[in-house]
Amino acid sequence: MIAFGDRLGLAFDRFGHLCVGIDPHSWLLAKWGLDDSPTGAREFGLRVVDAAHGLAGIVKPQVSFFERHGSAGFAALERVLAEARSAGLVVIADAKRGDIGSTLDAYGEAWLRPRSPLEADAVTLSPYLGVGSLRGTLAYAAENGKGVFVLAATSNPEAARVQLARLPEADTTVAADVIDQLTAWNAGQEPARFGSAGAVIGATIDPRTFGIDIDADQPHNALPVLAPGFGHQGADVADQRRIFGSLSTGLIVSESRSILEAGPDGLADAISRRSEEVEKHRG
Ligand SMILES: O=C(O)c1cc(=O)[nH]c(=O)n1[C@@H]1O[C@H](COP(=O)(O)O)[C@@H](O)[C@H]1O
Repeated sequence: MIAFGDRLGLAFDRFGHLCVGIDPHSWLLAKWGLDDSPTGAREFGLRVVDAAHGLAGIVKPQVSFFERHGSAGFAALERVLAEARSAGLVVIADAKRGDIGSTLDAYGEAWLRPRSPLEADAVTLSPYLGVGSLRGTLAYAAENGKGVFVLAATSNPEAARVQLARLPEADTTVAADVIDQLTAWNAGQEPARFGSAGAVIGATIDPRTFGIDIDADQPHNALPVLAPGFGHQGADVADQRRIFGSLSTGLIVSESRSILEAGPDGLADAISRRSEEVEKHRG
């Protein structure tokens, strides 16, 4: 079994650091000439997978846009996940799950169990019931060659109030503490190019303001960083090094609307141009 962090590294080597979001907003479905229905969401997802295949290494379906259609939406998502995985893409299910440990474990199985109907390569998790509540799922992911991305400093401005809060017992913020705990967890695992536990850090924020160390060396089991906020939310890929410093090593540059609004006919071109631009600014 190949470790998630090694698989991610291969995707970076072959296709670069761009991740194409699969976010079938209703206005995008209309723009693409698709119905706002489970079938529309499925067609949208499959077309993105088709366009990304061979041009990008990573896709991130946003679960909410499928979940809003109920069971038929989940059936559509199952198909998109399966096609993306069989196209060899690294698939991050953006489900942002968080719960007490015993029930979070079941979410872990839903998204990460081999041959589960919703099997992805990684899932996004929320740590606000305590990073400790994620430990069972972190271990489960690593055992199965899967990854997780834990929200640390998110791209939305209203998150700062909680994520910038300082811990009473240590001179650090909630966001930096999440990252420290993930880094420590990765360090205790079998060596791989990247750890299986990654962090979500929005490109719209300055990690230094959150006390996040962007100068530390990233030897092995480096921290993978899922970075949304580029494109539509305003961050510029030309600034990726300045924003993320040494964390750029494992940076996943995630964009959804800025690519998807190219429409089905312009999609492959948009992915290809965006990917070139991301690589040009990696330095
Ligand atoms: O976990 C995420 O992917 C995520 C975290 C975050 O801090 N901010 C954020 O925008 N996202 C997701 O990333 C995508 C951003 O979409 P665009 O703004 O259209 O590129 C959406 O699916 C968001 O749910």
